[in-house]
Amino acid sequence: MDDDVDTDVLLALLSSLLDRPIADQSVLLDAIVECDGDVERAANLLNAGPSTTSHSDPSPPPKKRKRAKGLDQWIQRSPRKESPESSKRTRRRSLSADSARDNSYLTAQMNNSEEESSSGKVTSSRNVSAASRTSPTKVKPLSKGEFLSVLRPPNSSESKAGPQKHPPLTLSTPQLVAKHTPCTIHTSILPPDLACRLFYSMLDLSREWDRNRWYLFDRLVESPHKTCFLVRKYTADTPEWADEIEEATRFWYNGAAKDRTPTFPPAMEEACKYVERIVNEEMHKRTRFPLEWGGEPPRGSDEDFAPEGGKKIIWRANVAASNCYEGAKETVGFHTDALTYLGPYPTIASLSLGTTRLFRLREVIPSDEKGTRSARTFNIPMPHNSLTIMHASCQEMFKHSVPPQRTIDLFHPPFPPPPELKHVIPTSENNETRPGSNVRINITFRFFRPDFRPSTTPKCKCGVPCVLRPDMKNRYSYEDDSTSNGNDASTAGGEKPTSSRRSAVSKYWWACNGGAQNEGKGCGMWKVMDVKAEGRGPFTGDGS
Ligand SMILES: O=C(O)CCC(=O)C(=O)O
Ligand SMILES: [Fe+2]
Repeated sequence: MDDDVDTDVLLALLSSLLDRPIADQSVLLDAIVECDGDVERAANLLNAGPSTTSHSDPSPPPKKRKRAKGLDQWIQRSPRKESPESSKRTRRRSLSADSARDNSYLTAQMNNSEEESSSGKVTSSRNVSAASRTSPTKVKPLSKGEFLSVLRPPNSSESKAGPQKHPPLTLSTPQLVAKHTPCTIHTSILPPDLACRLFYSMLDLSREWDRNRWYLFDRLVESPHKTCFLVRKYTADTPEWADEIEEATRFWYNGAAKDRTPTFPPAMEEACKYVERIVNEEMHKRTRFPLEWGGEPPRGSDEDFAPEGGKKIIWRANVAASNCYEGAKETVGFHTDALTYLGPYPTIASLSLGTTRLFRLREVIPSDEKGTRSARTFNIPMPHNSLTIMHASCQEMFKHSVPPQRTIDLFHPPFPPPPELKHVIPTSENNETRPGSNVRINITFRFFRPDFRPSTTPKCKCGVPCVLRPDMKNRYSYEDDSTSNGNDASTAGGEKPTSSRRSAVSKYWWACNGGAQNEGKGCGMWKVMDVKAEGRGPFTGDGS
């Protein structure tokens, strides 16, 4: 399990036990350390304390030490020190914790400020956790020192004598983004009036959106932003998808989807053409990974753009997820996007509208490189009307998040809302002055691969579609004959490859996702994806 998962799991757990939300993450961390990692005791401490926002003078913890059962299951010593049997169990737990995270984002609640708390509180169902039922292993409580090592930022568990640490780096130009990460950023991509119209239209729709809810083992937790899953009209009308899209939608909401999946509204459909053009241009410049989709995407609408130079269309957005972040404290925690319907090495295009927020990326260092190099945190400011493309390998090698910020700049839309959307933002009588907005809308355009469509997803004993995840901790290296333009994941961190060797992940798992929706009770099933036996493809690497 990654260090960041540990930290966030602890924080989410603690937050779920609080009588009222505490905005300051360091207060939560201090309480956990103070109570030697006993989350229940930390919650008692904070709930009883005279002030929940001050570090000083917490009431003394209760004398009787009662360790939270769930916590013992989650805080594991290094798997390397475990027996093969218990290491198998650890892997299983790690997969389910990851899957909970990826569908829902574990910073839930911990970043909510007092006034945002009305959006809902984490529910605790207090069952015996799924993990404690599947694994009777008694895990020794951690010492205070060990806890401090758990409570570090993602991927930073290297010892003091380990590889050199790097301070976070803000990537403020497209060139820096391309140099250090498997992403590119493209500014002012839509005609300015369309960008504004789309912002207003999504702001209007977002009033109906929900916060995602899921089970973190036995506790119901809630995402700290609103989200919506949308399908493109032509996809919804395509026979091979028509009956399956509901299943994919339910997956997005951890089984809780209630209505018909909405289709892209007109302004989004218009914007999608610009997005597809840029994404295709970028993909044509890059060296592709062998497991990327190698077929032609199913035909879109009649008005498909024609790529320059007679090139093929290799990517289309057939679905999208949209997120609404209101204020500086709404966030999404470190995660990777589930590959269940995207398949390996997806390209995801993320359009930003409204107030500028940071996109944070951090590489997951493979186990065998941890002694020699450490990860660096990259911050990319995402202004209104910019497109951040997470290229192939980003989901395999990096985690991403939208962190809370101390402050944000209000967004002043340069165009007034159309008459039918006047209600979404107060406007003066003469339609000239508008107050700034503290909202960021994000739309992640995605291509659901035909060879990973919902009817082909394995189901586990829970009867729920499995989730597909890469083995981020292990990579293999291969000789690449094609010409690279430099934007190679192996250059992440700024180093140019000295040869044409590239690294790629070596394994993917199908894992039970039942726990996220079934009161935390998953079956723990997982199996390695076998692309041949499962009939996946075509892949770009076929025949090479
Ligand atoms: O809001 C963003 O930029 C990121 C959203 C995201 O990571 C997601 O929807 O998976
Ligand atoms: Fe994401």
